[in-house]
Amino acid sequence: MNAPFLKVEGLAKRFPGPRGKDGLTVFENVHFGIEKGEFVCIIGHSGCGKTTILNVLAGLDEASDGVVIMDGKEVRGPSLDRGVVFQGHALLPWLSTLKNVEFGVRSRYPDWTRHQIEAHSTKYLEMVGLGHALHKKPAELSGGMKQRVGIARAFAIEPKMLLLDEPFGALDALTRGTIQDELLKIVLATAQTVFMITHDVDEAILLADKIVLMSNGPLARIAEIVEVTLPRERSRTTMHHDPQFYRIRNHLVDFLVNRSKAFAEEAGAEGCDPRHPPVVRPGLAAPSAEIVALPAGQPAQTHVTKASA
Ligand SMILES: Nc1ncnc2c1ncn2[C@@H]1O[C@H](COP(=O)(O)OP(=O)(O)OP(=O)(O)O)[C@@H](O)[C@H]1O
Repeated sequence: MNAPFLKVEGLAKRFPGPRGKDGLTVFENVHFGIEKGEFVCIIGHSGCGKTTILNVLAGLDEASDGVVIMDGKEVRGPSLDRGVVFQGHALLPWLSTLKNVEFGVRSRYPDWTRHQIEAHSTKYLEMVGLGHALHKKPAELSGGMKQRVGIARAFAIEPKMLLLDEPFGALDALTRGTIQDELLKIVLATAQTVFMITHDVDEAILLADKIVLMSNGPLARIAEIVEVTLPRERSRTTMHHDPQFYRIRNHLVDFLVNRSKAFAEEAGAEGCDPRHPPVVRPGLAAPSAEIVALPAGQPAQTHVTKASA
């Protein structure tokens, strides 16, 4: 089988303890893959190491063990091949909305003419509903608008991989919903490969092709990979009419509430191989040849297949 576009192998993060005391192993034995054009969300309780993993993928942090291979090359530092959007919007306050986006586009495409850079940047700002605010400065924008500029800037750079660290965490529910819709549209239009951290189960189901579930830290690892088996064209306003939405949602909530803490013992008991975290499709039958295990406490309807990481 071909290697995935992004391959994470045996990642671990350890912090030494003070003066010979035991250190902290935040996570270890983390393996997963992301295919080109896939949208992958990662969910897990606070402190399990999601941001650390995202920073390692971005090349902004170093793992204690393991490697990240993207498009056949090891990730060893930051690069324009990987765009990152954090919760805070990090815009240059003295530049307009348009100039903020153009700044990134110019670094990515230094040979482009001024006109090309402006047209490209405008296109992405229009995709996030900011066509009317091209010449406003960040101080004149609401928090949601600023975050949209950050998203437009990240997509406009057309990185090989986009990394989003809870980009909507600081927004009110209404604004968050609107921007989720815009993100959904822009992802469908661009087929951008995305890795995103979220604490919001509904947001993950709306946006993701796959959801990586992490067990609690310390010694966190990947417990499962949940396939979001809803049609790719989803809508926030109609998704909840589909019974499959609730099967996936219940599975995720059950993991977070009941299973994430006990996973380490369960995984040991089931003999799960961390190189191949179970792939589950809540509510759907898997091809019988692929069924390998049903971890304890899992809803009976959920079938588990072997990951191709
Ligand atoms: N320099 C450090 N020294 C010791 N421990 C650290 C250091 N930096 C981070 N940690 C620990 O690493 C763990 C993982 O942090 P990380 O921010 O990656 O978790 P997270 O899953 O993203 O959490 P959250 O959901 O709250 O953002 C935390 O327990 C944190 O306390």
